[in-house]
Formats: sequence, structure tokens, C-alpha cells
Amino acid sequence: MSKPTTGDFTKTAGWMDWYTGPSQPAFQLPAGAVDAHCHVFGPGAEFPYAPERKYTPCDASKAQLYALRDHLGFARNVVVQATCHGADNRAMVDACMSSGGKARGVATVRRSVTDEALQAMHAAGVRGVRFNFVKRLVDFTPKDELMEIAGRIAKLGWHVVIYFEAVDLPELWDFFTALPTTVVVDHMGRPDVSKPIDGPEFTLFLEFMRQHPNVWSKVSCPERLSVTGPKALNGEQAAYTDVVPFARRVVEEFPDRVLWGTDWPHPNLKDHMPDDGLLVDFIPHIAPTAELQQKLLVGNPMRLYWPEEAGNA
Ligand SMILES: O=C(O)c1cc(C(=O)O)oc(=O)c1
Repeated sequence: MSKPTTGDFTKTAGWMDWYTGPSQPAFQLPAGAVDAHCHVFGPGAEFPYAPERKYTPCDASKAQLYALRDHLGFARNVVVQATCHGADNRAMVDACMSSGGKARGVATVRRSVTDEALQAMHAAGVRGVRFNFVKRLVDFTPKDELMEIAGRIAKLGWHVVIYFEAVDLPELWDFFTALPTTVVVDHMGRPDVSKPIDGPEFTLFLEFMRQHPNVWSKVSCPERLSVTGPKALNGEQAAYTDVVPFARRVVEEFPDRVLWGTDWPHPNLKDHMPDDGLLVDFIPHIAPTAELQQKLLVGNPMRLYWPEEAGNA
């Protein structure tokens, strides 16, 4: 793949660029597999990063994303608005519109967004909004503003994607459970995988999903959650073993409400940048049967993002 650039922007100190030589996965993805969580960054020269951003990344263009899709063997992408673009959705929308129907999007919007702008995003392929509660990534948005947005996008048939840290779930519970749409949790609500799987935090997360059939989870980002590794580098076929029991528990208990994505280009990693081919090889460890893999990678994302075609998935 081509190398990342940065245009006129200066990257955050210590920024780790995405991996340019991903391996060919050993795991064969099922036909029609969807990478249901990935981002584009800029390019900054064309789609400038937002003034309110908390980090400045290297560029990660739609062409580079789609080259990775083809290399790994995915058929489609869900492009999630990255916080470095704030509520300026142009890069994400442009990626969706250039995909020939093979990408859907998740936007970030403010209360001031017009109905016309929402309609235009819908036409481009956007099917959800993202509410972010991770304090290092965004400034606080009042919950009444978010609830108002949720009410408006519900009418379009969109869903809400939520990103939060496990310790914050108790405080956010009432807000999340009042949302009127399907609710998709990013990265399993970021469990601390050094804690026991049957400990209070992860038990609460499972309870959240058990009690609320409208809640789905992305079982993504082992590279972010892992404490012990080993890293998805140098041909490692058993990467991030400490994350496996957590993700597998969610996949096995809620097989019809899980999604998987690469999280390319992996914003804000501090320790290492994974080989995305080896990340794909992580999938059969958390979804060990062909049936679970089919739901995770094809059936579920198609139902949520391409419902008009889902009958065939
Ligand atoms: O943990 C993160 O740093 C992170 C950031 C973003 C974003 O900036 O949008 O998205 C993610 O999925 C994860």
C-alpha cells in the first residue's frame, strides 16, 4: 500500500502511522464480509482536520482504505466518523459516495444540523450517528442535545453508536437505555481485560446487553484492549490472547447482535501498530464456528447497514 502523508498538518507527537505491508490473512473471510468499523483521516489537504480535535493523525484516504479492503478480502466497509474531523462529515461522506454502494457511514452531528443535511447524508449512505463519551477524544455534549438528535435520526431508521469506557457505564446506563434506536457499542465498551471476566464491570456490560435487545456490540479492537499481547505482528497467529475470552463470550451469547471491524487506521495507538492481516486472523479465535463467523461478518452488518439486501446475506 502507498505510504501515509500529513499535508500541512503536524501530527500529534508520537503518532503511530498505519501499517503499510499488511499480510495476506490465513483466515478466509466469508463471501460478502463487512469491515464494520474503520475510518478515513482527511487527507488533511482536501478535508482539513477539525479545530476542536484532540489529536492530529497521519492521512488515511478512502483509496488506501479500499485498497486494504480488497487486500484483506472484505466486500464492504462501514466508515465511522473519526473525532479528528469533529462534526464535519465531508471526508466520511465522500468515502461513502465514492464506494459504489460498498460503504455505509456513521456520522457525528450537532443539534444545529438541518433536516436537509441529514437527508443528504442518508442519500450518501449514512445510517447512524456516533455519541462519544471518551474524555480524551471529545468535549462533553449535554445529554439533552444527544437525546434530541437521537429522536430526529430515529425517524430516518438510523441507529446510535456509543463509545465509552467500562468504568463510565453505570453513570451512562439510564441515558443509553432511554435511546429510541438500535444502540451499537464500540469495542465492547472497552473492558479492562486484566480484570476477571466474571468481575463486576464486564458482568454489568453483559447484563446491559441481556436486558436490552436493542443493544449490539462491536467485538473489535483487541490491539487496543490487550495488556499481555502477543501483538499481531511478525506472523503471530495467536495474538491478544487476553482479549479472546471477553470477545468470545459476547459473540457466543449474542450471536445476532455483534459486529467486527479492523478499526483501521487505528487512531491513538501508543505501543505498536498491528498488521491488519493478522487482525483478521484473530476472528476465528472469537467466533470459532462458520455459523458464528457468517453472522458476525455478513448477516449482522448487512441487516443493520444494507437491510434492503440483507435477505440474501
Ligand atoms: O480509542 C481511540 O482513540 C479511538 C478514537 C476514535 C476516533 O477518534 O474517532 O475512534 C475509535 O474507534 C477509537
